Amino acid sequence: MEKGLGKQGDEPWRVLEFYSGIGGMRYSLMKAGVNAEVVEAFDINDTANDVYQHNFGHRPYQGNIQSLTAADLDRYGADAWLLSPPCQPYTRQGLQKQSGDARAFSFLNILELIPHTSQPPIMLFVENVVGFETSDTHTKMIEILGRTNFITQEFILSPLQFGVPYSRPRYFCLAKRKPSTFQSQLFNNQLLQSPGPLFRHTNTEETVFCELDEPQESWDRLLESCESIESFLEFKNCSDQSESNFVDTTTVSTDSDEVLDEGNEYCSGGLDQYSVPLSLIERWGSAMDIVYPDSKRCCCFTKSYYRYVKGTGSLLATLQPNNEDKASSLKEQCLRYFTPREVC
Ligand SMILES: C[S@@+](CC[C@H](N)C(=O)[O-])C[C@H]1O[C@@H](n2cnc3c(N)ncnc32)[C@H](O)[C@@H]1O
Repeated sequence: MEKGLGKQGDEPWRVLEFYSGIGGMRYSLMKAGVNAEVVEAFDINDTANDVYQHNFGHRPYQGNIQSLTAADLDRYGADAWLLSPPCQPYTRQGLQKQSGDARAFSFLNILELIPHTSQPPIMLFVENVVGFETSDTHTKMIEILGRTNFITQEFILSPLQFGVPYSRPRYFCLAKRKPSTFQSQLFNNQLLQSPGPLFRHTNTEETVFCELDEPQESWDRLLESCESIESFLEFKNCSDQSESNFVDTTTVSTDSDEVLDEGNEYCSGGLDQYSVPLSLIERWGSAMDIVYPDSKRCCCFTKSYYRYVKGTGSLLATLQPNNEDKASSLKEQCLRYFTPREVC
């Protein structure tokens, strides 16, 4: 899909969003500026569907994707399918049962329906964790797509390569059904992985990988081209909140009911709910991943962010430390969690 372009001039592409979760794919579609309409989203999880409905005013179809039939799919007359199936079968921490994991069944099932539809999709977009590309589910996916006349281009990409200070490499597969073609056919049926930033050729409007030989040079260029965390903050520092029109009422649960000390007294009001309690800093300070407004990196946020500190995502220090002792300096840094909107 090309930016701004619809199917035939101004008719929007009809899109189905499988495994819609809280709507990350739909946000990406909007951000891409493509003339497209999500005609239906599918997710089995009630809570995810609540969030999706809050975000987009539409409640996804709540059922098992595995029970969909070719006739069901034909009814939507969709041009493109977005798919982000469960990643647990392929994660390094998991059992890596791959296609033998029940959570992988629905994905292969839905792909197997393609030849049985009277109007197969023209484009597919698949997202998953790194590790998917070496799984037998991937082998089966490529086999089905080949047999159903799709050309693929596969990538491992991180938001860092798009200027977003967030390290989260993921696997992506673009597939187009012949006679449709990719604008650049250089990467057809290949998996591309590059640690460098992505640049847009001004003359061709084509996004290309930056060819850099040295890993250190790639990393330096990546940081150079990345925006700092500050650009993604709802509040630049603790005192900003008084001027903000922040209305998010998300409650934050922590394991502590300790109140903030005097040094943090100005962290009050709406943003106060995101302050990290001092008792947590005392107990878990050494395990915290701290970033600053001028940082150009951030750890991956998990669903346990706000509930646990270790390995669940970064915390923001809104004041620079003024002494060397980590535990005591952390207390002076006005630590806060990122807000849901900032995480988003
Ligand atoms: C990796 S998450 C997708 C995340 C999504 N892209 C987002 O932005 O939130 C996988 C989603 O698939 C849903 N899911 C898993 N198996 C399913 C099935 N058989 N039928 C429908 N939904 C399923 C889960 O509830 C979960 O929300």
